[in-house]
Amino acid sequence: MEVEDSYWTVPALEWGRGDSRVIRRATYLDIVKTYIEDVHRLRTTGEVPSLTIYEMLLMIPGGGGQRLGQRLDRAEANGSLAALALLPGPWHDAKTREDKLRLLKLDQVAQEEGMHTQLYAAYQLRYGDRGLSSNIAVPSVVMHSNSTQKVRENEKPNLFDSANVVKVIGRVIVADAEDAERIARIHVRKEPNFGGLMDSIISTVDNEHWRQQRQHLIEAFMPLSSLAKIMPVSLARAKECSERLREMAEKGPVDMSNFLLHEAQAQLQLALLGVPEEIMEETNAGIRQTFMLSPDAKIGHLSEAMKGLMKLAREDASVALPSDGCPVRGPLSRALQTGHFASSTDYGNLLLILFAGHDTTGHTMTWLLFELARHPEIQQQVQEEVDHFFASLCGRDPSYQDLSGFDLLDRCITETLRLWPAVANGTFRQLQFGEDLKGVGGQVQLPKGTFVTVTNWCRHRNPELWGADADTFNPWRDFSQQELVRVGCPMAARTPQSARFSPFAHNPRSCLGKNFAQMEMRLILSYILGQFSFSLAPPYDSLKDVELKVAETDSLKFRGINKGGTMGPMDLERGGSVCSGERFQIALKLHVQPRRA
Ligand code: HEM
Repeated sequence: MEVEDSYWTVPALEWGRGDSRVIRRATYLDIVKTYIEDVHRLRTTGEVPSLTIYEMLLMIPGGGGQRLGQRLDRAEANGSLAALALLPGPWHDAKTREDKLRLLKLDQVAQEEGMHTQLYAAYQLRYGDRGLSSNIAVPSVVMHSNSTQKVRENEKPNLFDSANVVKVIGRVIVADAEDAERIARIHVRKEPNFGGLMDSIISTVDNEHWRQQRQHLIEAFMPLSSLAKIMPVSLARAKECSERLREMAEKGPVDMSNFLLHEAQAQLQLALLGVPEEIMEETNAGIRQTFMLSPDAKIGHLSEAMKGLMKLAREDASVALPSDGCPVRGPLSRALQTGHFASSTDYGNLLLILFAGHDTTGHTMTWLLFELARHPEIQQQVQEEVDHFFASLCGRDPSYQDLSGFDLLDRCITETLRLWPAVANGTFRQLQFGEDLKGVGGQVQLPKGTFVTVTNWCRHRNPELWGADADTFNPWRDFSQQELVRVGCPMAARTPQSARFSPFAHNPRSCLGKNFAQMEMRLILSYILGQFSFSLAPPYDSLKDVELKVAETDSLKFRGINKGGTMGPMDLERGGSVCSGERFQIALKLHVQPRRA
């Protein structure tokens, strides 16, 4: 039954708002079949798939709408909803089966729209007894996959392990700061919901397999031995990008989201992967559009890029890690060459890096410019700091260690990571053993196997943890030394984290790429803020003085759109209709004015 079910992860065709993407069931089955067979071939022969999960989602948006009733019945029968009874949440108001189905559909639409993080904050305020500190439970429609299991040597993977199976679960949103930190640190096992990334470092549900990958890949991200060595490539690109921006600004307002996502993808490919510039330029936009599920995306762009980049990573003899004893070049490609992991692991890691390595950083820089455009007085102070930074170099290029010379820029980046956490979801875990956490009127015990989400959104904007101005951009707030994000100085490479703050998730399963992100953000931002001033262009100027609140669920009032795992600014000009909700686009148009001749 489970196997047959995997073929029927049918999108929500019958009750959706739009019908432009309705596809025939037979076509749908063909697409899913191709994907499953491709992944199976990757796992057994190493052949790179002709279709990525993102392209599959472009063709068959939505998921799980049909047979939702059966899925609900099955979940109720097998105990997957147990957590919903233990903690406050909307389930307690659902008296009838219809009420329950309505809640599940609401969750699906919110996920499609990228509005679920705000919905959960609204649930906390409505049902919890401790505001945004309340741990709650929500019913959720998820896609789980066995492809997140490690492929073991001499084991023949099952064809259907590659399928994404739609399920209904009770999900616990862990928002109490102490509970969040403890659970993220101890329960390292992931929820199997990143099936498209196979058994990569971020998605594997096998803790030992995760540890081995982490131990191997980390060399590419070592601050002094690797990142400082590839910084000249990053620096050259940061200089080039400010010239590119100058040309674009001459033609009118610039979509800085698109610009910065492009630059983050460029940094990643050129510096970390050692990809030649012409290949980077050729693949950059197509890769990003597909990840964004943009209407401009073309089927084949991402999968073709993956084929080319996998080949480069496997065969390029010029890439090197610090331990090779020669000049470091494209260290992450070299790490993929030398890991001797299964093909699905390498493929998953490359796909993950192309995604997580650019849009997190691109969105963070975009949100920072958005806030600086809303606060011109802070922008001017950052620019003065940048001017001082370059003046102190007396004409030479900055070194990695020089990047420790910022203070306000560090604070602005930290505050942006708090207010607009690119990974607003935080981290998805599955409890490895029974765990006590705060419920209404005392502790409750969650059983082993419960799916928990340690979200960043509600903790980062909780007034109990940050004060009454939690929804406001204030780079001078009282960050602790453990929270402030720095680069290039002793201790800077540690993960910025506390019980209330975890933009890169908590150790030990925290972001692997944080130090690269810190370096590239300082380079790009210092060059562009040194040369240009930014202000909101229409229609974004309507947001100048608007208070953007944590639990605003009206998508027509501008919010961050949390699509595909990361949160960017909603495109106010383009929408997009999908079967089970609006698939919003991401954009931010700013006026870009040169500061100096
Ligand atoms: C501002 C930028 C970034 C932010 C806010 C960020 C945030 C995060 C977060 C919250 C996680 C945990 C996700 C989860 O548990 O599901 C994570 C994991 C990860 N990130 Fe980042 N990230 C950023 C940049 C990068 C970059 C530039 C790279 C690579 C070039 C990268 C590579 C990774 C990897 C490989 C993991 C998985 C680590 C593991 O499971 O051990 N990230 N990141």
